[in-house]
Amino acid sequence: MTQVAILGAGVMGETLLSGLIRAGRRTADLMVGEKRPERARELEERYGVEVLGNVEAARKADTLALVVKPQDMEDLLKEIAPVVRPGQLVVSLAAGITTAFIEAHLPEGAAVVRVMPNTPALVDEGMAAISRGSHCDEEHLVEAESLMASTGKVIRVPERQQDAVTAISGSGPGYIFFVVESMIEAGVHLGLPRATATELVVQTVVGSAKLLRETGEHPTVLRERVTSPAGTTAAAIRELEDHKVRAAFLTAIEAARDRSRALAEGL
Ligand SMILES: NC(=O)C1=CN([C@@H]2O[C@H](COP(=O)(O)OP(=O)(O)OC[C@H]3O[C@@H](n4cnc5c(N)ncnc54)[C@H](OP(=O)(O)O)[C@@H]3O)[C@@H](O)[C@H]2O)C=CC1
Ligand SMILES: O=C(O)[C@@H]1CCC=N1
Repeated sequence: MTQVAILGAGVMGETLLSGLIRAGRRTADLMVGEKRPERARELEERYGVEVLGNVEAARKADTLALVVKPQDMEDLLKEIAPVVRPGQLVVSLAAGITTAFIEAHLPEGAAVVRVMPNTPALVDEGMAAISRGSHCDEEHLVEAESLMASTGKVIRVPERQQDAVTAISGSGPGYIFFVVESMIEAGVHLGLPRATATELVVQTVVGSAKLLRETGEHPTVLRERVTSPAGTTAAAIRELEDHKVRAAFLTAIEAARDRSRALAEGL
């Protein structure tokens, strides 16, 4: 079985690690690169995986998953470059960082794949988009796909679309949670107990998501079905339009796309 090293085990690295274990990968085939001793102990105790230094992990593993912050990527690449082998699969989950940047810091021939995952991977409902670097063959892409498929859905996209993908599905859960928070607060404002408001909103979001996925209907059609003539939904949506919520989503998502591009410049 392929040996996978996860370098950078914060929120997303741990999400990937736990997903691979749930998907049946043996802990003997997984390792983590971590510099903080107390975090290393925590991961060893929680998952029973081997926690090593980055260089040792990169030397031992067949596949490397780079899950550090974009700002830490250059230092990590410089650290592992001496032991990375031509043909070794290097999968980066970092926002903004291009395959060209990674390739430029690693020995010629490293098979780099750029991935944009998201946090619902923690419950195996992740959405990941993958793009090939210049030394990747189909086998590398299939291996990267299988890595990410352990925590949800995977699609292939051209790398030029990755900043937009990051803005939509990478950051997307954050927007949904923001909407959920806002609806709960509104319920509390209307006099509902917080626990009741939370249960109503969470089930409404889960149910709406399931309706979207299972019917395959366009969201406009589903929204129209909720919107009775001269009814309550129409009154609320008029307010959302008056407050330019649709335009706000557009500019917010453009800002996320631009921030992803800026991360590539080291900003
Ligand atoms: N969170 C999310 O929803 C998503 C995140 N991503 C991407 O995943 C990456 C990680 O993000 P996230 O998990 O949120 O961030 P975190 O800060 O939670 O995790 C980054 C981890 O990397 C560790 N780290 C830093 N430098 C090194 C190094 N040289 N070697 C080993 N470990 C190191 C950090 O340790 P320490 O804290 O000790 O510095 C930390 O544990 C980012 O590039 C981000 O763009 C992509 C999609 C979604
Ligand atoms: O906010 C971020 O930069 C990371 C990338 C996508 C989601 N979280």
